[in-house]
Amino acid sequence: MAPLLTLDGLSVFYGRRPIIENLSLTPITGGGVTALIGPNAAGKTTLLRALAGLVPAKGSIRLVGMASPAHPLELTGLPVSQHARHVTYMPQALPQRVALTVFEATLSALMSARSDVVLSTSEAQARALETLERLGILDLSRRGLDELSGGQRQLASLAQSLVREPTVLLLDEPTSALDIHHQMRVMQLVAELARERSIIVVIVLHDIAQAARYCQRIVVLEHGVVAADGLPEQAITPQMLARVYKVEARVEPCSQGFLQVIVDRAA
Ligand SMILES: Nc1ncnc2c1ncn2[C@@H]1O[C@H](COP(=O)(O)OP(=O)(O)OP(=O)(O)O)[C@@H](O)[C@H]1O
Repeated sequence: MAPLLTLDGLSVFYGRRPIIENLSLTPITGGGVTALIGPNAAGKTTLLRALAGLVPAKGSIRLVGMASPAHPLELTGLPVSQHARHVTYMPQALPQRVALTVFEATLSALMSARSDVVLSTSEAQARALETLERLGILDLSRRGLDELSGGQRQLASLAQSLVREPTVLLLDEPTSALDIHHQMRVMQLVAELARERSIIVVIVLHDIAQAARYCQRIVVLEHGVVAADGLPEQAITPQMLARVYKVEARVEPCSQGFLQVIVDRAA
């Protein structure tokens, strides 16, 4: 059975200000990619950080189907180190310019994630190299993180998240610094890994067409509440775009059947 992530009555405050309010979702299933979209300041990053256990949240976040379906794992309130065994979060900010090579950083991300599993050095190295190869950055493996371009650093950071093979992978705008080739390559790889390893992937994106193309489910957040949730064609509609994004737009399939959003004007 693919794992499920359930969110029930989730609220997050910064000080006294509510950012996420009493949010519940039908379970998010492993094996597919769920996009979290919405306007600036809607609370997308805050929700991901709450799922990652990095900000305190009220309510319940549970992983179902891990050890036994009858005993879900409650993630809220779990110590960060235990939380990190199940959930990997890639923030928007690019990683620090540390003095490690791309390969060393990927290997060290794998070893820290798998401290409870015995992995031989050669096996760990092979996995790190495989991740770099699938991301198309094998040629960067010996380069220092401190000598990469912005897009290369984002790819190196993705390698560190993907190599961990977590149960839940949370990606905050992971393609924001990438050219269109690398955007597509990353989205394809994330979708493949989710399918191959039944990973629960939640990804924040601003590119709505990209979300529609690669994600099976779209959750639209507005002022910390869910404004739409469903298949791309159910969630991404001219009405939703007018109400939530304040734009007049058309939603049309292209010749290959992928949804395109054509924005006529800001309303
Ligand atoms: N550390 C913080 N302390 C106080 N308020 C915060 C903090 N981080 C975010 N906020 C506020 O919470 C709200 C939601 O921010 P968040 O970063 O979650 O939005 P977002 O949907 O990810 O936005 P964007 O698309 O612009 O990245 C905003 O009003 C923001 O100002």
